[in-house]
Amino acid sequence: MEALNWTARRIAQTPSLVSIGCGMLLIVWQLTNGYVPQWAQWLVVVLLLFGIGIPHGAIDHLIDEETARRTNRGYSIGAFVVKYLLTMGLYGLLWYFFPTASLLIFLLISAWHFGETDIEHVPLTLPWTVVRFGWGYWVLSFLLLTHPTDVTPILARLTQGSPAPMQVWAWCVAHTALWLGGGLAAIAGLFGLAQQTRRCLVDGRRLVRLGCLLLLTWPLPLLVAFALYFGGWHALSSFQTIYHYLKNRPQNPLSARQVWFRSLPFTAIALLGLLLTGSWWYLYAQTWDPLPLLFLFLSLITLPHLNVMHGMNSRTQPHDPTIISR
Ligand SMILES: CC1=C(/C=C/C(C)=C/C=C/C(C)=C/C=O)C(C)(C)CCC1
Repeated sequence: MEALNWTARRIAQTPSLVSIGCGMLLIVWQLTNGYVPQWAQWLVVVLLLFGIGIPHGAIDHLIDEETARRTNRGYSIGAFVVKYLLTMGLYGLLWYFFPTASLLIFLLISAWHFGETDIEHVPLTLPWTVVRFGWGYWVLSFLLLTHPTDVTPILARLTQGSPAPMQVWAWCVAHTALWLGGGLAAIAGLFGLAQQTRRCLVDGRRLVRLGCLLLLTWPLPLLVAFALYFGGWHALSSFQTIYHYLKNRPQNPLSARQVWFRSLPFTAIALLGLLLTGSWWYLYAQTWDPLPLLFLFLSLITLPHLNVMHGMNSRTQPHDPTIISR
């Protein structure tokens, strides 16, 4: 009983351990069986993407409300939703007319967003900003370059067969070792430089957990690998930050469970939107090609989400006691 309580406490403190356990289980399954059955892959993807990944963006209205309170700005849920949908709509149009530029924007904003979440509680100075961005770019490159055969057809569909992005992608694949090895060395160098300008304690154990999770994604199929990082790391970690941001709000402070429950209405609306667009796409294009649609959908919800999260993240840095100015 004591051991069970200890495990429950440990998981509540560090939920990403479950993602690491899940990754290990999938790899053992793959090694013993030769592959992970499709149904198990979809189960992991649905649980991680739709149980954690999408919900972490579906509470943006609460985060924005809290940011508005902290900055003495007015807030209206109607205006928030209109702005959110308008941003998604405009970005959707951009995808239609300029797919390659839109993909580039998606990669850049994702790199920033992943880096900002992974390297948290650092000073808002230029060297640390470069480290965060570089790290986000490296993580994304790692996920893509370790799954080139899965990624290539999705990229070709997203960029509508445009040759230039496919040539750049082929070059990156041909130089994977240089890109990932050199990139990691460059980030380590930048990290040292950033430490010189403004010393800061970074949670080493957290980075080790992240490293383990990333290594586990390597041999797994792309969608499972992405779901493990996106749902099982990025969204979990964001949920923790969001919970701390919301728990002290004067009106109706929220527990971790309440925060998740509050995400369900907008998660359901997002899912419905995805299903409707998917059916329309199926009828119109007469092909069942869910992966480009899924990533397109993710890109549309990422753009307004990034803005809200940035508003929160830039308000959760300064109180950190580990930051020591030089
Ligand atoms: C994995 C993957 C891609 C990139 C996905 C990205 C960049 C997702 C970012 C999601 C974010 C930032 C969500 C916000 O919370 C591509 C290039 C579409 C190709 C297919 C595989």
